[in-house]
Amino acid sequence: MAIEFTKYHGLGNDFILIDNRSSSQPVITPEQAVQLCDRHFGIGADGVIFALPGKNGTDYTMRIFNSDGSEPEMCGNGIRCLAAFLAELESESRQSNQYRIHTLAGVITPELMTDGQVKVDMGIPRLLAGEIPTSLCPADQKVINQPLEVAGKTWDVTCVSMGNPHCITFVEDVVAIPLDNIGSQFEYHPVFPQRTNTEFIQVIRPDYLKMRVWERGAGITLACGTGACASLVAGVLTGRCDRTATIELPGGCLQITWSEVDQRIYMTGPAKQVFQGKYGI
Ligand SMILES: N[C@@H](CCC[C@H](N)C(=O)O)C(=O)O
Repeated sequence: MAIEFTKYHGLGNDFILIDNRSSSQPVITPEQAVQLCDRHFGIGADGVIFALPGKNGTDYTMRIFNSDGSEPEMCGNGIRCLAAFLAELESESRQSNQYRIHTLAGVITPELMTDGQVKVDMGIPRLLAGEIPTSLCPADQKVINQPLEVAGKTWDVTCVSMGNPHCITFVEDVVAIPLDNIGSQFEYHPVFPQRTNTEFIQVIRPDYLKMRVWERGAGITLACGTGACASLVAGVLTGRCDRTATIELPGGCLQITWSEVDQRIYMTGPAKQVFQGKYGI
């Protein structure tokens, strides 16, 4: 069997996009997704994203497998890539610049802007320990500046769910963090029953943060959209940053706003097509 795919990236966070509009189940298994994501023996990507038919009145459904085959609830850079992919698939028949996408994190709305960027209504962040989930605090409490022992050190962490779990810690120098040694110790820490994504943030100015990320199910990536949103929320909750900020990641910058009006998060960034192909499974 040969799978047709299109490769996209959002700031170097790269994905294999599959047109799955004729079926409500992904056309490949999580094990096959691991094979496709392999950078030596496959196509190479941080994840595989499926464009499925919409549910409950939405235009489409997004499902995603991480490069380890696990299925996350949401992907910020991925949903911008999905919006660009859908626009390409629909081409002439496209009626709107906005899509309502059903995800495991709820309905998410990306909008294609005239300058080529994609702006996404990422919804309302969830802050209670039970929603992350984490056992760091009682289920009905927010997890703000809580001590967490990892790799022989105590880190002050703040946890935010953007549908998927994030553990954020603020550091003096983000470049000095030995991410490849400690990232997986955060991901698999017993206080996170569904594992976690982890963001290390250096505040350059209240409206400019520098971030490095270890992603659940993918390891070090060049960018993480949900992680950038969660980090801005953590910065606001801990009094470190403004409600609108640029987040600089190794792959480039995202603009994030946590609206005071509707409490929703808005993320703006690029989505670029790289190549198309067929992969024999
Ligand atoms: N890179 C993504 C997040 C993808 C999912 C994540 N690895 C998880 O398991 O939660 C983004 O841009 O948000």
